[in-house]
Amino acid sequence: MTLHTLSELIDEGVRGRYVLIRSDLNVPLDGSTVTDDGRIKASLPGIKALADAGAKVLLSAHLGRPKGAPEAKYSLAPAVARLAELAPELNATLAADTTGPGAQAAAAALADGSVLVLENVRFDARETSKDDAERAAFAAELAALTGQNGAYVDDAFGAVHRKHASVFDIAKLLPSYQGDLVRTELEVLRKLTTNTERPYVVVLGGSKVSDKLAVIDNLLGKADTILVGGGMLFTFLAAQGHKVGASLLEVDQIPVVQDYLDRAAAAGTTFVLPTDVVVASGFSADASHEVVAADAIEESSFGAGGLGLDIGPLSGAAFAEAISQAKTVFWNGPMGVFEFAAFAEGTRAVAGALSANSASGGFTVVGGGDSAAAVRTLGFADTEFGHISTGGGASLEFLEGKELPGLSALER
Ligand SMILES: Nc1ncnc2c1ncn2[C@@H]1O[C@H](COP(=O)(O)OP(=O)(O)O)[C@@H](O)[C@H]1O
Ligand SMILES: O=C(OP(=O)(O)O)[C@H](O)COP(=O)(O)O
Repeated sequence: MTLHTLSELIDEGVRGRYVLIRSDLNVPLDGSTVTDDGRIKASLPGIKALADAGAKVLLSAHLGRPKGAPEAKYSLAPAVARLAELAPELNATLAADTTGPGAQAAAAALADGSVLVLENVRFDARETSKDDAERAAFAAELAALTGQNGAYVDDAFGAVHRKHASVFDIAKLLPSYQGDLVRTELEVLRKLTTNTERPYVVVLGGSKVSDKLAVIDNLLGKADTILVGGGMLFTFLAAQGHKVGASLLEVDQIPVVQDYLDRAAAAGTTFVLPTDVVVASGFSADASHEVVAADAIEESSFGAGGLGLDIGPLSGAAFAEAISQAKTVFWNGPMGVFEFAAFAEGTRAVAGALSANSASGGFTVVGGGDSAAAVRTLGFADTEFGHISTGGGASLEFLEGKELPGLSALER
């Protein structure tokens, strides 16, 4: 099986040809403002390389998790506006729809060296359908936009773990190539799977709890220590028999977590859970909040209505101490709702500890759209970390050793 690269495609000649690139433009927004443009900047070299070579570039991407129909708040418009600011020479415009008449007309009128961004692929329910035929039909509509001599480039590292039409099925329909972002991300992440220097500490948080809990199975025995914060921690506390008030909880995952906790010691992995939590009266920037013991969440003044929005200061310090002992650290998922200043301290403590670890020679990787946004928002520079990956779930599934649909689809 061979995997073809972007440079091979450019060498073959793309002038006047339609090339469909799948990028990860799933950026955090505040209204219509992009709050972290890291994924856009990371996608630009591939887009520019094709445009410079004279391709008519069609860009497909998702934003958020709309329910399979257009929804204004999930439009790619803010991402396209930022792309146009960063690279005005690309003449990037947004199509009115994804594969419908708007996209068809705009694609037909596209000049060589210009970029047309198709509207959010998840506005069509077939993109994420479990039904192979539905996804294939949507992929065929995407492929049709590229005319007779089109090509497909997968540069969306953050989405390579998704068996979606624009990531997986499309590669069966067009000559397909791997983008340089995907290639370089994999090169760095491979350092975490071969001859990993130990102690190896993994820090997990964020809100995509069930998605990311599954990968822990494979980290047992590989990671020396797993630090659990963010929205994920409440399922762990519940698995230990504690009440978690109105915090993010995935009840059906409790037995899964209980199984991990039971197997960890024998596998040689230590879980470190927060001992204190910042509990809030509601999910807002100005909510009242208090620090309570992690096993006494419902004893805060907010009772059973309180929700944990950050790890507490003792836990932040304990996590930082564990990180300081590591030679290798992988971190995905903010420790709290860092978007609100009152709940950003746990994430700041972990980011600071990774930065210090890097400075003293450790290898640190931060992965994930929101984790990357968090470290930048909190004032850390990209250069303070060994690597900032554009993919959180994608990195985790790669570390798990799972076959990634977006990669296997490119083999031909
Ligand atoms: N305790 C919590 N309760 C609810 N949401 C949380 C909590 N801790 C962190 N989060 C949220 O998790 C989100 C990021 O999760 P996720 O998408 O899994 O991370 P990443 O994009 O880095 O992979 C952030 O928007 C943050 O506000
Ligand atoms: O933000 C993303 O992943 P991440 O939060 O794991 O970094 C990717 O764009 C994938 O999005 P998805 O998890 O909705 O498929």
